[in-house]
Amino acid sequence: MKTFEELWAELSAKAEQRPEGSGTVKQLDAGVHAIGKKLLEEAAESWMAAEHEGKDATALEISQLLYHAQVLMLASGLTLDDVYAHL
Ligand SMILES: N=c1c2ncn([C@@H]3O[C@H](COP(=O)(O)OP(=O)(O)OP(=O)(O)O)[C@@H](O)[C@H]3O)c2ncn1[C@@H]1O[C@H](COP(=O)(O)O)[C@@H](O)[C@H]1O
Repeated sequence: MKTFEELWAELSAKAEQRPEGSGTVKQLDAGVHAIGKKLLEEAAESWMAAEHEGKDATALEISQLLYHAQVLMLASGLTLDDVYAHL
């Protein structure tokens, strides 16, 4: 189990070190347009899971939504504080 902040630290390190085999590096190389599409896809899957698939499936889809939101933040050059400033 990891927190939002722990995932952010992990993904930031991946973006900097670019380890081989990292899906995050692959996503970042695909660019903002492709990442945005994944984010929308996970948002739709979260919505459908919440309506039809129960709590476990919804939690899984929302975890993927949060992951892709963080990848989009990295691709956009944002920090956690940039986003937290609006909460
Ligand atoms: N939390 C996640 C995470 N959530 C979602 N995803 C990605 O998002 C996809 C979403 O799953 P779907 O079932 O919708 O995917 P799919 O359509 O079958 O897959 P694609 O063909 O679109 O990749 C997964 O296949 C992963 O590629 C994630 N990829 C990585 N992480 C975590 O990020 C960290 C770094 O990962 P790497 O960069 O791969 O080392 C690790 O701690 C991982 O656990």
